Amino acid sequence: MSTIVLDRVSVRVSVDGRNDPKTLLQELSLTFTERRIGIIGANGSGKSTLLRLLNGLVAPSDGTVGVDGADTVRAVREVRRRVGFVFTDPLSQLVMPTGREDVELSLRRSIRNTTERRAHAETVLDRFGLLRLADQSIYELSGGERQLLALAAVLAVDPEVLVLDEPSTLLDLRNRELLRRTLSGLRQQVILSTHDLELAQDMDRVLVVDAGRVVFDGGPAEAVRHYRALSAAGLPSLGLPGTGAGGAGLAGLQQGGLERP
Ligand SMILES: Nc1ncnc2c1ncn2[C@@H]1O[C@H](COP(=O)(O)OP(=O)(O)OP(=O)(O)O)[C@@H](O)[C@H]1O
Repeated sequence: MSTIVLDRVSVRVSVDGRNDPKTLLQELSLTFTERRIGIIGANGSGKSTLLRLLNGLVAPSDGTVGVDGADTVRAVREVRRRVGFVFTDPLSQLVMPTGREDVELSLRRSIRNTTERRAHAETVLDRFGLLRLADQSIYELSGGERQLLALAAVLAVDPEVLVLDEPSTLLDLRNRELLRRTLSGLRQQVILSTHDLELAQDMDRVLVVDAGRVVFDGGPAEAVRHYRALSAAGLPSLGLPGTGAGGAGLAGLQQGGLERP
């Protein structure tokens, strides 16, 4: 496994030219050596920003990120060779008109011979049940098919580390199972963010991120419990009579206790 080290990393961005920058991540010091690492947390908590640091898509404002000693800013090319990144939105990643061409593009450096490249691309597509769609326009694929294709195109080049930003958002039950099985069988180190708490349970280590900080770091079951408690605490009151003291609440709703005008 690779060793990825974040040393006192903060990420800040200036918004609309204002003087006070917005802090997206604050003072993170983390070492990733496990095979399967998950990141969970609320919308906007900083999960994608954290993942994007790992292959140099985002540069730290303070601190450093290193992948097996290669700095993600100074040695970004070396880092990107080692770390494959699968985007949440496949269309921000797929650049060629068809799946076949996209996978072949990924392979252009590693396999020079075009016949061999084509054969390998077909093997990769077949692994994800995408061979029959190989020559269809990527715009005519379903969202889930595109998400699998984006994963296939990154895996084709066999990176050491696979970073996936919410890889199951568009997938149906069957393809979610395919994704889970594929990820658990990979030799690669996998680091992913997800709102899919079942997928999070497959991980060896899970971090809970909240407002740009890691607020829990440990086993998946405990991490999910921590995240559920955090989310419940942050829920706004629905303002229903009886959700506080003495009113009808949900029971009242179910008994027709609240009437529409
Ligand atoms: N380039 C940017 N400029 C300004 N704000 C940004 C920028 N990138 C991200 N943000 C903000 O940083 C916060 C964290 O964003 P991030 O995409 O990391 O969240 P996330 O946890 O992945 O959310 P989600 O679960 O909704 O995908 C959000 O409030 C987002 O609006």
